[in-house]
Amino acid sequence: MAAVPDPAQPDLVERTGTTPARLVVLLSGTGTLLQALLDASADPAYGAEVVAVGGDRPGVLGLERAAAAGVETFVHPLDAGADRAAWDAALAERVAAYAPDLVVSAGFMKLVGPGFLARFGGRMINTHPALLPAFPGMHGPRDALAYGVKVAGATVFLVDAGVDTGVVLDQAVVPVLDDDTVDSLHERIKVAERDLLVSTTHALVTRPWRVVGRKVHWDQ
Ligand SMILES: Nc1nc2c(c(=O)[nH]1)N[C@@H](CN(C=O)c1ccc(C(=O)N[C@@H](CCC(=O)O)C(=O)O)cc1)CN2
Ligand SMILES: NCC(=O)N[C@@H]1O[C@H](COP(=O)([O-])[O-])[C@@H](O)[C@H]1O
Repeated sequence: MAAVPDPAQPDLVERTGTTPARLVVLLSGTGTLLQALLDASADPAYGAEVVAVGGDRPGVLGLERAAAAGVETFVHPLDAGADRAAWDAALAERVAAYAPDLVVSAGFMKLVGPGFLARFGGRMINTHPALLPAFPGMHGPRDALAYGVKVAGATVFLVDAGVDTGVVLDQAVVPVLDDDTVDSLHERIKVAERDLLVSTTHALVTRPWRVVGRKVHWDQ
């Protein structure tokens, strides 16, 4: 989002950009989170539209969902032995071409680095299938189940240079059942996670907000 330059409130972020806000979604898999955003944004009152979807691997269902919705797609693979910083900078260029207000990582299984964050830090969010700071990384539901927790959930946060360490924007909680498998628990989390991503994205593009320290403050 474009920031309102207010010297008295340097952390305040207000929606001043395009209406509806432009979202670029990054993904690596089946894209049910993307689908939830596409469905929500069919209502003009939602305040955001998906203008492009990028992936790090070709042929995934998420990219097919985007194409079926008439949304532009691109694939930006990280080839074995490739220069990571160059990949990161080139990803930033490809995303920037769509002039997004917000970048949404929705099941994107690549870490973004300093080059990307220099462009999009503070306006890139990720959704993670665990209650951060517990169980970061690529296997949140598996790790939560193995630990024996009784509740699990999802976290939407602002992406920073760490792995799942950014400022928490919102979280959703689901129960862990005695007979859960990794798949059954992840599926329950994903049902809550879709609503969480849709509601958090809506709030970010329609309400003033600021980050002070590790906390997000919603001003209205
Ligand atoms: N700088 C950040 N980038 C991203 C974050 C983040 O918090 N900071 N979140 C991710 C998503 N994510 C989990 O939420 C995540 C994605 C990928 C990895 C990882 O170790 N990936 C490996 C490659 C794995 C593969 O391709 O199969 C890698 O990038 O080398 C950990 C966590 C979005 N990006
Ligand atoms: N660490 C990243 C991570 O685990 N991402 C997770 O992948 C799933 C993607 O679902 P989808 O492809 O059906 O949208 C989601 O649960 C998302 O949080």
